[in-house]
Amino acid sequence: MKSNSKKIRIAILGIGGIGGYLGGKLAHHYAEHDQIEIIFITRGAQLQTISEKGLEWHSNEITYRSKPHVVASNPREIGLIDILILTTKSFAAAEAIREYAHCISGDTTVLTTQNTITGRTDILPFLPEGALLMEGAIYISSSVQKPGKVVHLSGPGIWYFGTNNTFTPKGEQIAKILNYANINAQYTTNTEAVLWKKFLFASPAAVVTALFDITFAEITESQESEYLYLNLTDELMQLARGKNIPVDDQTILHNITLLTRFKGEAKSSFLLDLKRGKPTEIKALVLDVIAEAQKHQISIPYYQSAYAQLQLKYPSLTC
Ligand SMILES: NC(=O)C1=CN([C@@H]2O[C@H](COP(=O)(O)OP(=O)(O)OC[C@H]3O[C@@H](n4cnc5c(N)ncnc54)[C@H](OP(=O)(O)O)[C@@H]3O)[C@@H](O)[C@H]2O)C=CC1
Ligand SMILES: CC(C)(CO)C(=O)C(=O)O
Repeated sequence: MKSNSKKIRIAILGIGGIGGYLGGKLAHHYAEHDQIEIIFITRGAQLQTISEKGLEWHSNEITYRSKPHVVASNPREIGLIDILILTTKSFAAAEAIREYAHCISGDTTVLTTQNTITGRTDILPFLPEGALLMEGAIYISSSVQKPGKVVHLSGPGIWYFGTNNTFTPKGEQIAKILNYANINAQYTTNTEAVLWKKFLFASPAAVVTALFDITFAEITESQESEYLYLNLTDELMQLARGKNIPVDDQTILHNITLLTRFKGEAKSSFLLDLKRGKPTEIKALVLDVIAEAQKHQISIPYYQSAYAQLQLKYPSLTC
């Protein structure tokens, strides 16, 4: 992992719920490290507050204040990056990569966390030749509660990232760096299946929690919401199979069990965005599904109807 200095330079692009969770851990654990430098790429009130006071980080009973080595939004201040953890929303990812193009070289490895089935086609065209894209999926509910404060609400926090059908020792090296910072990251050489597995969980959960305005835990508490969740998952499984993605027959059972691991008041990031009047990931979570289903001539009436109902419930719904 070469760069313009001997240190390994790790940048987190987008200090929101996920960027704050991962970046907060990295900055805390590598604060005194002389070989690893942690950079937060952020903007607005988040940039100002973290520059002044660091990032307040909460998870269960643990609280600390993380101070990265660099907090910036100016590519010149940031410099070349070895490992870029891209934690913007899916709709902002390509633009963010373009904005920080001068910080990314052919030696940079880019890791992702977006809930999307089109990440590779969205991002790869904007990376320089040689740069390695390792897509990933993280099981967690985490959000920014006010500028400078991130809270891990629930979920196991496991982050699978990697390559598809090829092995690279870089993947294992990066997993070790993340694991030393207490991040439960696992390198995989099977990202296509991993991303779909997460998407099969996250997309129906986002739609149902938003339509019924409920938490993850509440999905299985009413017949109506559980029925919709199961049917959306079933349609997605048909789509995955239509695309020759291997899908475990136990997916529905597995996902219902997983829902119970998101305890308490945890809401999907999609619902939180709707409630805050922010742009949402409707394209990645719903519209891309509808488009792919049309391409593969797979009928998905529950998704079609859920999209229409979402538009009625949230007239300001935007990408
Ligand atoms: N939150 C969660 O619990 C989970 C989220 N995910 C996925 O992870 C991804 C991130 O989600 P989440 O953390 O909730 O999103 P957030 O909206 O909380 O955070 C995204 C951050 O990226 C920043 N950003 C966007 N573009 C730029 C840019 N060009 N330069 C600097 N900063 C930028 C945003 O800043 P600004 O606010 O100024 O736009 C924001 O702070 C999503 O795809 C989501 O689906 C996956 C699992 C769980
Ligand atoms: C469903 C969940 C919480 C799983 O990590 C998620 O990805 C999200 O809310 O965006």
